[in-house]
Amino acid sequence: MSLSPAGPSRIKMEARELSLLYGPKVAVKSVSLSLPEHQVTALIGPSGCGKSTFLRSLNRMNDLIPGASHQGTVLLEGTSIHDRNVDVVDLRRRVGMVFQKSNPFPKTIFENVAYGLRVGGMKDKADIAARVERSLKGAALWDEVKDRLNDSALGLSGGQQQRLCIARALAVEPEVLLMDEPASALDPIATAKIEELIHELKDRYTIAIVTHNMQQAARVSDRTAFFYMGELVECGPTEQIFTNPREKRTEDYVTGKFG
Ligand SMILES: Nc1ncnc2c1ncn2[C@@H]1O[C@H](COP(=O)(O)OP(=O)(O)OP(=O)(O)O)[C@@H](O)[C@H]1O
Repeated sequence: MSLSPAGPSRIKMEARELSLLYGPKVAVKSVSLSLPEHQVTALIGPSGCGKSTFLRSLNRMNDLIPGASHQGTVLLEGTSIHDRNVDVVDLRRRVGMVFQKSNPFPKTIFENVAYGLRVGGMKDKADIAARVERSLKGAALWDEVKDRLNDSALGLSGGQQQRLCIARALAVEPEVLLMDEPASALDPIATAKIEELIHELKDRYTIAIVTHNMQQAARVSDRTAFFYMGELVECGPTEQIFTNPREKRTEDYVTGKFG
């Protein structure tokens, strides 16, 4: 279990009675869930229970899916992310995302990280280089790639590619990081590196992670939210969810009775 306090903390993001639909189909039903600042919140639950749908709604990635809609509210620092004044590009800069399958661009390692900075309007070469270095250090990749920044990112190992994608997400200085099964395609050593990294990142970022791996949720998170058939069954300090859940369904899931 994470050693950081899971006690009262400032709320960074909050869903209030959030329902998410694909056409008429309700994938997430009236979920209220907070992400405390500088904590890792793990979203667990069986396949199809709505974890990824919920995660993607936090930076409005679901907007890109035809027919997807929402009811209810998502607040970032107390402001609705659906507010008319909210610029979605800026929202996605503040709330970054890392996917299950690493998806580097077929460009150099340097360019993968610099890309978002250039798109965001940064022009000064020294500024870009400094930010690329900082991001690669933040993603615990710098030492492995500092001598090959101009090599193709596609030559990196799977674990390195995933850390590169984390560096890319960090480059634009987000406040929240959403991670959708970031280690599920990786071997145990690369997975351990990502978990260690998550632990380091929470000092600076607020993190929500979807994982199928219960041990991983127990290792990396401060709080755990258990989803079942589109509903949030319960959320609490990770240790409590794993050792003393309130709901029978949670107990059955975390003890492996179904999954
Ligand atoms: N693009 C989509 N269009 C229509 N239905 C979708 C879409 N994406 C997901 N769904 C449906 O919404 C429900 C929730 O899916 P979601 O992917 O959020 O679950 P999940 O808990 O993340 O599952 P998994 O762990 O298998 O990734 C499922 O019934 C799924 O079939």
